[in-house]
Amino acid sequence: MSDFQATEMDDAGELIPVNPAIEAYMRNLVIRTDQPVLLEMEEFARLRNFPIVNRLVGVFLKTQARMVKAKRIFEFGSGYGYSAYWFAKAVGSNGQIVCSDSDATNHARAKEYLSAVGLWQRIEFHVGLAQDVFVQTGGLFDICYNDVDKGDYPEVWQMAKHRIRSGGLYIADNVLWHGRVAMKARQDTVVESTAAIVEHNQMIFDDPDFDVFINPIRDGVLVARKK
Ligand SMILES: C[S@@+](CC[C@H](N)C(=O)[O-])C[C@H]1O[C@@H](n2cnc3c(N)ncnc32)[C@H](O)[C@@H]1O
Repeated sequence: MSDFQATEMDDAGELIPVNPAIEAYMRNLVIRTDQPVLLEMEEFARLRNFPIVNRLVGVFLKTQARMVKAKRIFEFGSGYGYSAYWFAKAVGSNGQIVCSDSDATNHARAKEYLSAVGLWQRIEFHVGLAQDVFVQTGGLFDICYNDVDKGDYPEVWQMAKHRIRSGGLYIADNVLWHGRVAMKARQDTVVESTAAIVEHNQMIFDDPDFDVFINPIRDGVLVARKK
């Protein structure tokens, strides 16, 4: 059982971090970011039930990247390029986003969407296990962004933390995992996902080399800044 009242849960019995009316209000505030390609990518996600970050998180990612003047970003789990769209906007024409995804159809789709808006030349997209791509890609990053399968989160954090420059960011999506991180009885669809995210979050908050905070929008976005 959770510690929370039913009014804070949705119909599926999951906790809602931010009231939907407040998210809708915030979404309206960023209406000027509406672009045909984004609306298309969001519609594709809706139709296929594909878990992209939403518009508010996209704007948040771009803002974070701009704040640390990011030029080189690694994405663990790029899907078909929606989060990469926001990072690519932030880094400018001489920036680079190294994308990784295990599914080749996502690569093809990302190329189509991001080429249409002149962002593809900022993308280096690798098909394969993100952890392997990361090892094969040298150097430090301004931002390492984690959005892979949730059971992999602790491993990705352990790898990424050593490859972020001082003042750079580690960002992870879904760190509240539909509120399951805060529930006593966890009903995971994928076994041990919640336990992995709980372990991941705790490791980061315990790490003295990082300042860290969770933005509770959508499914929770963790941002940790390397000192
Ligand atoms: C949540 S989606 C990514 C969405 C994307 N970041 C966005 O918001 O537009 C996760 C993606 O990561 C891929 N994936 C999951 N675990 C992976 C891993 N260990 N290595 C490579 N790709 C992985 C899946 O194929 C899927 O496309």
